Amino acid sequence: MESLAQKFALKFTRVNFVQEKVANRYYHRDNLVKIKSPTTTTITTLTAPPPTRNTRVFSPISVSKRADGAGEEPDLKTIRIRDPVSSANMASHDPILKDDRIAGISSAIRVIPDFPKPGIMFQDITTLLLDTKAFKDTIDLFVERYKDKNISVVAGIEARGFIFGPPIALAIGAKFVPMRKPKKLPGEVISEEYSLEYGTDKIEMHVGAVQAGERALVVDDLIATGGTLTAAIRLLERVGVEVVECACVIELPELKGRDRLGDKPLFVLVSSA
Ligand SMILES: O=P(O)(O)OC[C@H]1O[C@H](OP(=O)(O)OP(=O)(O)O)[C@H](O)[C@@H]1O
Ligand SMILES: Nc1ncnc2[nH]cnc12
Repeated sequence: MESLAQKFALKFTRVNFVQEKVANRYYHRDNLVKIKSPTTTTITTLTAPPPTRNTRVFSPISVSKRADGAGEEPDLKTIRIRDPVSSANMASHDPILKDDRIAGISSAIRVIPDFPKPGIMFQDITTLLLDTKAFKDTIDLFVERYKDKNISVVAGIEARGFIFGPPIALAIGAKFVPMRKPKKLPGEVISEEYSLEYGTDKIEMHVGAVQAGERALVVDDLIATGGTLTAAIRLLERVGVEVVECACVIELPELKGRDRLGDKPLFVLVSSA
């Protein structure tokens, strides 16, 4: 029988463990990184209090405004506390830095504080998908960059890499190869494990989906610590594929995922710094 004190101790240990584990996968202001000045945060309020774990706001907060006023939501009050264009960590000297489509893309990404756990600033790309111009601009910017690079494989990482990868692949004439979480692919797979702060995770790819000597682009929505992209690169390189570059819509630069990629080029449209 546990004493009252033991029950308390156990409860708090469990709470801490969950928070630490989640912090490893998400941008957690308390555990991983202190957000001194959240310049990339958009907070949405209806008449209700700011979103919490149990009161998530699903409405789009900042679709690009159109001349006819479409896309505006009169009931929705938006407090924007970020510079919509922050691309300090994008490929330096790149002409895309000056591309006026970036601002629309950045402002179409909703940031939800405290999801899925308190302290996490969740970068929600579903609002970008609702904004037809911003979504198309996102795909176009990647396609413009990769169309003449002789890339035959676009590898997309589950789950959100499956949204951006296929339209890029189709437009540049490459095949799309899904890199999935364990036990999802039905055929023979090769796997790559990568370490988390607590434990490990894994991604898998079908054997035979790619051939040695092919040139690949790895696509995901976001780079945080870089663990996922690093595993994807290793998986492809193990079978002799050349990974030309990694492409993400969003980078959380304070988590230094870019450093973890070493010399492998990373191209991002929006930096959260
Ligand atoms: O750079 P990292 O620290 O590895 O984190 C980035 C990964 O985390 C998110 O996916 P998540 O693991 O939440 O999976 P999901 O897309 O299936 O929700 C994101 O879509 C990236 O794949
Ligand atoms: N802050 C974040 N928002 C969305 N996806 C993430 N994956 C890791 N950190 C994330």
